[in-house]
Amino acid sequence: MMNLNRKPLVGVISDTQTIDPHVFHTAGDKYVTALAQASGVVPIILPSLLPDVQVTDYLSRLDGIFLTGAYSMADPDLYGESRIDLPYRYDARRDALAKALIDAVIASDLPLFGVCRGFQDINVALGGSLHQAVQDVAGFSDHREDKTVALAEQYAPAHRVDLVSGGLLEGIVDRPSMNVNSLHSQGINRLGSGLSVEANAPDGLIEALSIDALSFGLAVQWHPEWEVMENREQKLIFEAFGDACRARQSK
Ligand SMILES: N[C@@H](CCC(=O)NCCCC(=O)O)C(=O)O
Repeated sequence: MMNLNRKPLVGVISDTQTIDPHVFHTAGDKYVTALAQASGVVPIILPSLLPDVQVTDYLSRLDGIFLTGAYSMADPDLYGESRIDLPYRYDARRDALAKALIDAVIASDLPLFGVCRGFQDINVALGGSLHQAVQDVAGFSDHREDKTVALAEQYAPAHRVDLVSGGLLEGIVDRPSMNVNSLHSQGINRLGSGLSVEANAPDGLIEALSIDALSFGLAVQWHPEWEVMENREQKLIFEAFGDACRARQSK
């Protein structure tokens, strides 16, 4: 019998980073803190150890999966394109773990929540594609942050998003639009199969999506984890994910 007094256990994707001279598997503090405080779950960071450790080795022991943002870019080879000539960082081990996790999550209907790079990972895993530099695509705004200013300014609200009426996200935050931060160079070009748009930026860029096959599958291009406890709408999103993980426990 499942012990429902325990908090849900949520797997958090890791990035591989070299902190000279060694390679580490890392996840940002603001993500795991938001999961603990706003979702009320226990986050555990998942190293990318494929093929020695398969996601099926632990997925049955988890109640949800969270895909973080990352400064690295999803490799355009994943959607059949070549890398553009910009000084981007890539992370093949994160790409591999993301694909394996997303496919396994959909097969087992585990709650899934993705942020920024995680939002892009889901789109690519389901056959979609990305603009590699949204700011260089006619008709779109520049969605990047100014890395020369303080973090509080980088993560401050940058533009409005209009929520799809009757969608999952609108149902969670109970409002037709909200202002969100914006810290990304890449953005959705072709939407993957089995995905539904949940919000758009004023320039038309897709800013949130849901996964049709999942009981709870949501991903956003912005960073809801930033100061989440001080932001009503973003806290509601994390709470909804936590509720979905708790509902999973009782299955
Ligand atoms: N690298 C991608 C995705 C952007 C992203 O996830 N940024 C994260 C910033 C650091 C953090 O808050 O974790 C892109 O540029 O589109």
